[in-house]
Formats: sequence, C-alpha cells, structure tokens
Amino acid sequence: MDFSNFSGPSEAHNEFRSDTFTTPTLSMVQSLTRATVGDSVYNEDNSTLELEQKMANIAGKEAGLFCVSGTLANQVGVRVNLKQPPYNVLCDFRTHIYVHEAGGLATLSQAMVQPIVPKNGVHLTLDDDIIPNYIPDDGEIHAAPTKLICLENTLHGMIFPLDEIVKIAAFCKENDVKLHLDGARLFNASVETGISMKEYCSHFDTVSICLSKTLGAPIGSVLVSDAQLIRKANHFRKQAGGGIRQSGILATMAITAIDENVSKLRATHERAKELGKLCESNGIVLAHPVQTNFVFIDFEKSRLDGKIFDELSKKYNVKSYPGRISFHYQISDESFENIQKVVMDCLRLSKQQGSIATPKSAFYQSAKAQ
Ligand SMILES: Cc1ncc(COP(=O)(O)O)c(C=O)c1O
Ligand SMILES: C[C@@H](O)[C@H](N)C(=O)O
Repeated sequence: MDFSNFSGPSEAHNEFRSDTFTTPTLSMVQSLTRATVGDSVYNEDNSTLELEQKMANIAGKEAGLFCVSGTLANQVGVRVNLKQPPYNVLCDFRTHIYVHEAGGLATLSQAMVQPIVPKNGVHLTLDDDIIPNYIPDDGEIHAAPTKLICLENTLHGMIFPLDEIVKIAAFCKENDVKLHLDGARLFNASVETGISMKEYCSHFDTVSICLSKTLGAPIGSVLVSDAQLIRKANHFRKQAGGGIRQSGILATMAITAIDENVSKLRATHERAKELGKLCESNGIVLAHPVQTNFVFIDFEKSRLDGKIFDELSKKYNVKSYPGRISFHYQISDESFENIQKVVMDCLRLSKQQGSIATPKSAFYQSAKAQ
C-alpha cells in the first residue's frame, strides 16, 4: 500500500473543538494488515475479541464489549444495570449521558433521571449531592426509586476524586444501587493522577471507555464489567443495532491507539494548563479548573465577546468553541501558539469594544449553569 500521501493526524492539527476530531495515524492504518475478518456478532472476530479482552484486562474486569460509540457503550451500560421500572438514575447535570445522548436514558432505559447540580460546582459528593437526592426502594409508591448512579471521569476535563468515588460506591453497595462510570476520558484521569485504570474501575459495576477521542482511534469504545453483565449487555447492543460484522479492522486500529497514545496524554494536559495559566494571569475567568485536556472560559465574567473569538479563530486558522477549548496529541505547535493569540486578542478587542456577545454553544451553557 502506498501511504506517501497519507495525511492522517495533520488533519486535526488545529482542531480545538473536541478530541473527537483526532484522526487515524499511519500506524493505525498499517495495523489493518493484521486485522481478522470474522463476524463479531457471533464473537468470531479475533481482533475484536483481542481488543475487548485487552481493555477488560486494563480495567481489571472479566470482560469487555466493543461498541461503535461512547454513546452506545453508555446507554447499554446503563440499561444492563437496570431491571424493573420504575427506577431513577442520579447523575451530575453536566454529564454527557444526560446532556448529549439524545434522551437515551428515558427512551432506551425508561429511566427517570435526576440531574444534580453539585454543591461544590466541581463534582458530586455523597453527603451534599447523592444522599439528598437518593430515593430508597422502600415500597413508597409515589416516586421512582434510585437504582443507578452515573458518574463521569473526567467531566469537562475535571478529575473525579477517588476518595469520593469510594464513598459513593460503598453507599451503592449498602443500598442495592448500581454504579456506572462514563469513562470516555478515564485514561486522561489515570495518566494525570497516577491512579491505575484498575483502581478506578474496581469501584464500578460497568465502565464505558472511549478509544476514539483522546487516544485517536477512528471508531470505538469498550464497555467493561463482569462476564455475566457483558453477556446481557451484548443483547442490548444487538437490540440497538450495535452488533457489527467484520469489526476487526476497527479493533486493530483501536489496539494501536491504546498501545501508542496513552503516553502522549500528559503533554496535552500540560498545554491545556499552560493556556489556563495564560488566561488567569490576564484576568480571564475559567469556568472550571484545568486538570486535564479542556479549558473552559467564562466569557461573561471575563467580559469576552464570542463573535470576536470566532472571527479571530478564522484569522489564526484554528477551530474552537468559544467556551471550551479542547486539547489532544495531534495539535501542532503552530496551532497551540495561534489559540493563545486568539484568546489574548479576544481579550484586548473585547475590552476595546466594551459590549460582549455571549457564546451560544451547548458546552458553554452547560458549563455555565451552576
Ligand atoms: C464524556 C463523554 N462521554 C461519552 C461520549 C460519547 O461518545 P461518542 O461521541 O463516541 O458517542 C462523549 C463524546 O465525545 C463524551 O465526551
Ligand atoms: C459533543 C460531545 O458528544 C462530544 N463528546 C464532545 O465532547 O465533543
């Protein structure tokens, strides 16, 4: 195969909208020569089975299930934990599973969702947020009892503290409540804290882990859990149309992404933190602390104009949402310089202009609503 014109990661060199824009690398494409072509609906594709077991081993779980998206992995992960409606799911009001998965909790799982605004503005806590919203399954027939709690790590790039996870997990066990983790960017949390994926995952019944974002695989997430739950999850995946055939080509690229790119995550965090420091040293207010690969700017408190930001993004050839700037390992040095120029010029020109236009992007609004 002639790859001389393969552009790969350079396609995402200036992409700050999301780490979902990462593109396959040459080594991922070259891995296709190793891909098997079995029918994975019948569990006969060895490359897919290899990826599922690899991810399960990393997570310290018995089994894994390849899903074509993080949304599918989350929705199947929720459904498999829930048995007989009525039931209630507790989550942070900003979680992807609630904000960005098209109401799947209500339609696919028939769940009543209780979105919670964490009192500390950063993450849920057992005492301040979970317990006040928990509905016991005590025979009282007016409410839907809490049967699942969904956490997200990282959430808007913020790391969920392990000590709080441990407390929430213990509460769940004592009260027959299941615990799911949207671990789309769990590798980022693990790399940043030094806490192993196994340790994080050990506290959850199910964990969905994305390979198509910060790690750069073109497609794929893996839901990990015990073997019995994964067998049932496979049923719900099939029902949702997620049983795919020769997924080996996707699996080898995802395996390559794990093998080659986990080590690149910390550098993306350092760049995000550097931009965060530049913002704060110039009086720009951040909506969240920068702990991994996202910078969330509070445009109103910073008196920044979203339109000026967008115009400057074009001028400096970068793609970004005003309220959320996302980092990943394919961003070029030049683009990193340019995004800093966008932010600093936006500050200067917004001051000159006086009035500001608030950004309208969903991320911006969800980050702001506290
Ligand atoms: C935290 C989180 N969970 C889940 C998803 C869903 O992943 P996908 O876009 O592959 O459905 C995303 C999207 O990027 C996400 O940011
Ligand atoms: C848009 C959303 O689905 C995606 N997960 C992102 O963070 O960009």
